[in-house]
Amino acid sequence: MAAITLDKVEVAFNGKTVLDRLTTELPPTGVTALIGPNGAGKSVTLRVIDGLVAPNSGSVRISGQRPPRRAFVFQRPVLVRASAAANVELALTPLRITRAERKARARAALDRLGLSARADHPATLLSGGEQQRLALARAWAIEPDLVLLDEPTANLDPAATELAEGLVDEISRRGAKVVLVSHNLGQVVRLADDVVVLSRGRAVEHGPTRAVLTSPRSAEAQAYIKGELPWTFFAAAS
Ligand SMILES: Nc1ncnc2c1ncn2[C@@H]1O[C@H](COP(=O)(O)OP(=O)(O)OP(=O)(O)O)[C@@H](O)[C@H]1O
Repeated sequence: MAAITLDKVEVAFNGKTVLDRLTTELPPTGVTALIGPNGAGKSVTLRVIDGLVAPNSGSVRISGQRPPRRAFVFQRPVLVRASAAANVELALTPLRITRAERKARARAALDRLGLSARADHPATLLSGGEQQRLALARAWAIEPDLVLLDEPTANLDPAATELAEGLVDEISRRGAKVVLVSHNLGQVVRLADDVVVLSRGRAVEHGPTRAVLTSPRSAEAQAYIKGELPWTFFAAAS
């Protein structure tokens, strides 16, 4: 649980404005999807929320009962040169649990993502899809309050995508706030409660998923969504 408020957030790289007084308020629970064209600033927004990028101006506020335990699943997962199991166990070290509990929880997480057979395999030698699944397993294992997902299923086959979406749904149901960047609008329909549309570093629209995707008000959202979303997605999701 973590409400996120971005107020007039400006980020510029080498003099080029990437986030342009971005202002939006994300509800404390549920899944919020950030969508928009390539280069709109979605990944940078996740990095700003996580504190990896400091805004040039404006503010980011994350409220909750305690400082949120965060998990960030990047497009290209960051893994240490150790076994898959060790990568999950390492993420669990800040938690006050015993070594045996860490091991058990790591095994359960790998099992949840269908990676049991790869537990002792060097993480950096796993396939792209397996690495993404490992990053998701790690996020699930730490029982986070806030999860930032950047195209979390980009490398996954359909079966693994279904597994991953089930996991995101579970994380959200456990009470964590999830912010999801995805170009897969079917996935956005399946997972997201609300959608923020970014265009050129600004939030041009924010509302319930169905409303934003079926009747976008802004020209930018209309242009992005146009033709991408067959009605069958909603039929399948309902
Ligand atoms: N570290 C950086 N240094 C310089 N420019 C950057 C950096 N990170 C991002 N940018 C620029 O910021 C802009 C927004 O990038 P961002 O990755 O947030 O886009 P995005 O909406 O996630 O796009 P995509 O859908 O292609 O992933 C791009 O023009 C990108 O080149």
